[in-house]
Amino acid sequence: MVVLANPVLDQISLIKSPDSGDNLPSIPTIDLSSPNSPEAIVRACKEFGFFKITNHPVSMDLVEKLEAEAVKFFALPLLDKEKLGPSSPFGYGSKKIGMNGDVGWLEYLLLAVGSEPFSESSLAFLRDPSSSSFRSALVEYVLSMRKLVCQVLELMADGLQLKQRDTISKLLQGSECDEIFRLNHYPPCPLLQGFNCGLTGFGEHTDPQIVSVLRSNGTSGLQIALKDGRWVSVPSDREAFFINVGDSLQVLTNGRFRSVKHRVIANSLKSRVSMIYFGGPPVAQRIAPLPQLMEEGEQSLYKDFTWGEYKRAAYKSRLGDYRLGPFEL
Ligand SMILES: C=C1C[C@]23C[C@@]1(O)CC[C@H]2[C@@]12CC[C@H](O)[C@@](C)(C(=O)O1)[C@H]2[C@@H]3C(=O)O
Ligand SMILES: O=C(O)CCC(=O)C(=O)O
Ligand SMILES: [Fe+2]
Repeated sequence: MVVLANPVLDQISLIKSPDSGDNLPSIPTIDLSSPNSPEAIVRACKEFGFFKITNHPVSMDLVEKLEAEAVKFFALPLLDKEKLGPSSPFGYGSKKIGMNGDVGWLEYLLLAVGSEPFSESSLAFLRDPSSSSFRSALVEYVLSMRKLVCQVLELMADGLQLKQRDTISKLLQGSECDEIFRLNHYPPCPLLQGFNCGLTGFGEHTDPQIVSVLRSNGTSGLQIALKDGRWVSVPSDREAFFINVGDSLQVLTNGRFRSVKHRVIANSLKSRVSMIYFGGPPVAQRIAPLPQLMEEGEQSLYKDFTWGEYKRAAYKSRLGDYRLGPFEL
């Protein structure tokens, strides 16, 4: 990793372009309407911790409506966006990620969802009548993410041969769930043209929650790490959703599924806009291997903890830290 001697790019690090795609596996794609999807989901979660879903029921009009609102929001003058206050962690943020010194080439809006999505938002602008179309798109989108996650987690339970289809999905239902929604905007960085490297948009990390559902515009940049440490670029697909296995799902499956390390490299010419729904359980929920999955004599790989305890520890960590480490036995 190198740092460009340019004040605009301050401390954001550069990442050497990964080797060519030869011999790299392609991203698993799950057709939600296929009868084989349960087994395919389980295979993808074990091998990659990541998969793309197609043939989903989410309306593309809704997705595009929210994308247009996000683009409109990010096009506001910086001073107007900064008036929303520093993200701590919720609100508008630029370059700073989290509260422990991480930086990236992006700006974002990070929102706590709440049981009536965004109704108790601490962000005054979302309650303002002038934001009503943005807010209604956000509400509708999050409701459709809840349904999609439920469908995917039920198929996952089928694939794991769990008797009750809602064993995992029920952890993300109910008013106490800890859902987060994030809009990220990675502006183009023309200074990088001609270099054989990319600027870190969002540094490598795993998501702490159970699952995250990501959708982006047509600009690529997302990469995932394979088990052997090689990085693979994820081709963008405006019509698809991408599911990340989070740390909590790794624990629920006693390490059968892996939480996927991922990062975003900023593009030199095109801006990337992504929207991500993070599904976390209620703070009091115990995160421990599902007894139905454990084989005879199998021991938990992890200490006992609640989502609230894990989240508190996660938010004290740096982005790239191995957050599950202190919770392993
Ligand atoms: C550096 C950090 C940003 C983050 C909180 C943390 O301390 C470590 C986890 C980060 C992460 C990654 C996934 C999501 O984008 C996020 C909202 C989350 O729940 O954990 C971010 C946090 C953030 O941006 O505040
Ligand atoms: O913006 C993206 O495409 C991914 C961002 C991400 O991984 C995150 O916000 O946790
Ligand atoms: Fe992430």
